[in-house]
Amino acid sequence: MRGAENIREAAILRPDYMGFIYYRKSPRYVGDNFKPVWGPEMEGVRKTAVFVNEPLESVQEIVNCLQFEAVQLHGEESPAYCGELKQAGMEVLKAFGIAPGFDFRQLEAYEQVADFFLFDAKTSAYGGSGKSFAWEQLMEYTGSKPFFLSGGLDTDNVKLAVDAAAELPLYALDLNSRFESAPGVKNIQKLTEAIRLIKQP
Ligand SMILES: O=C(O)c1ccccc1NCC(=O)[C@H](O)[C@H](O)COP(=O)(O)O
Repeated sequence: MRGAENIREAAILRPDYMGFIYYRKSPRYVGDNFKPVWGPEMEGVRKTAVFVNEPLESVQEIVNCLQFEAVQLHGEESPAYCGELKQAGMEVLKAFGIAPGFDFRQLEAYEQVADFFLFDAKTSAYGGSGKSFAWEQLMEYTGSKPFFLSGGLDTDNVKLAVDAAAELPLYALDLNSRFESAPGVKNIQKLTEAIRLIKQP
């Protein structure tokens, strides 16, 4: 998200989190002069800054400056790096790119320093690929920490995604590129439809 009106319209749908991309190589990068004035509709929506291997000092500066409540880390950030941010009071969402052969045992080192895990399809772009990973691999996750599921989610598969994780601690679905009319611009109608689908029994 980056446009003020688009942010406002999306917030009215009451997502639990809203993400802002601070990765320069992404077509969704918020830009160097992103200075949103958070409106009342953002109350209760956790403002989340998304980073890829960003220096810690820069993360801290951005978070403090724009009052982000959570950070979503999509690079090779170490447990110690995550721990620093958690210690500083941020909610930490540590993302992992899942590909065939992914070893879920590596998550153990992040148990104490991440509030949530996020499982995404592994790509060289680190995120926002519009691609899904093989959700059967989720069965190899035996941890209890709740996770966000992401990667290629769309209106035609959100329900399937929820079903695929039925016995697992799925906490949230992360909707991104397939809900855009252009990079960084969310299609509000499509988001509305996805939320309806997710909430229907
Ligand atoms: O969206 C991006 O461009 C992006 C780039 C680099 C790191 C993370 C990025 N997005 C953060 C996300 O969590 C996405 O929602 C996730 O990668 C899924 O994206 P998509 O497959 O487009 O639904």
